[in-house]
Amino acid sequence: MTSYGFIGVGSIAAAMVVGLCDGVTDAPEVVLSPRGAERSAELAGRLPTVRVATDNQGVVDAADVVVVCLLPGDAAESLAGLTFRADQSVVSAVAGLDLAHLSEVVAPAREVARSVPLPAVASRDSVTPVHPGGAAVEEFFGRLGGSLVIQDELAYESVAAASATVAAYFGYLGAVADWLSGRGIPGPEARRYVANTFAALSVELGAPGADFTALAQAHSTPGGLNEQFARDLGTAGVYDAVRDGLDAVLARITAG
Ligand SMILES: NC(=O)C1=CN([C@@H]2O[C@H](COP(=O)(O)OP(=O)(O)OC[C@H]3O[C@@H](n4cnc5c(N)ncnc54)[C@H](OP(=O)(O)O)[C@@H]3O)[C@@H](O)[C@H]2O)C=CC1
Repeated sequence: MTSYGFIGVGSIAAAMVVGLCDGVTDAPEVVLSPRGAERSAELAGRLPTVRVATDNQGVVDAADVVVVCLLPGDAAESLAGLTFRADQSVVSAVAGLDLAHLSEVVAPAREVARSVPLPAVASRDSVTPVHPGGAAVEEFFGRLGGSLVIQDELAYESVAAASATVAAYFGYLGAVADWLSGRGIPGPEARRYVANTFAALSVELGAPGADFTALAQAHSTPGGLNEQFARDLGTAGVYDAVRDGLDAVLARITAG
């Protein structure tokens, strides 16, 4: 069975390791880099097929597929100091490290791919965008809920930009809850009400072929309050700001 080595064991690597191994009968062998010592030790302590290497080169030496979860600032430099083999593959989660540069620093690794994993990989419940695809990366994310192969690098970067909208989504919910608590609903109750409302609605997103226009229409009676609020946000330029913000994130990603 394919063995996996993780370099950089932070929050996203931990989610992937849990998805690969926790409660899985045919869990693969997993080797972790030692930095982020507490998290690596915790994972190795409770998952029988997971162990911690003595250094990053030990991870590369032990793995068929090396999964890179380093921070963007020094990922390329850290990888360039390691020796890869031609018979291994590399999957990177590092934002902004483009395929050409990544391939250069992990040469002669034969299959190299980028990915945008999200925390839901921990429950094998997330389809992960990958570029440009390949047997190793698709087998890896197949264990974590599946992959969405994107051949064009700018299209892939655009998906990465779209994944930067999560904090703003929670900010929006927070604004609604804060408005409620400013009108006399105690904060915890206001937040619980908003959380319950949107948790229940999220089920509708699980249906195949989610159509956001149709969902918006289904939740707005003509002449009603939902229709008014959505129109007011549009008039205030909120949706234009979403598009402009995404353009700015994409520009930052592609600037490297
Ligand atoms: N979090 C997410 O949801 C997502 C993250 N990503 C990408 O994944 C990467 C990691 O993100 P995230 O997990 O959030 O980051 P974290 O800050 O949680 O973890 C980074 C880890 O890398 C370790 N590290 C730093 N330098 C080295 C090194 N030279 N060798 C080995 N380990 C090292 C750190 O160890 P120490 O603590 O000892 O410094 C830390 O444990 C980023 O590039 C990010 O863009 C992509 C998609 C989603």
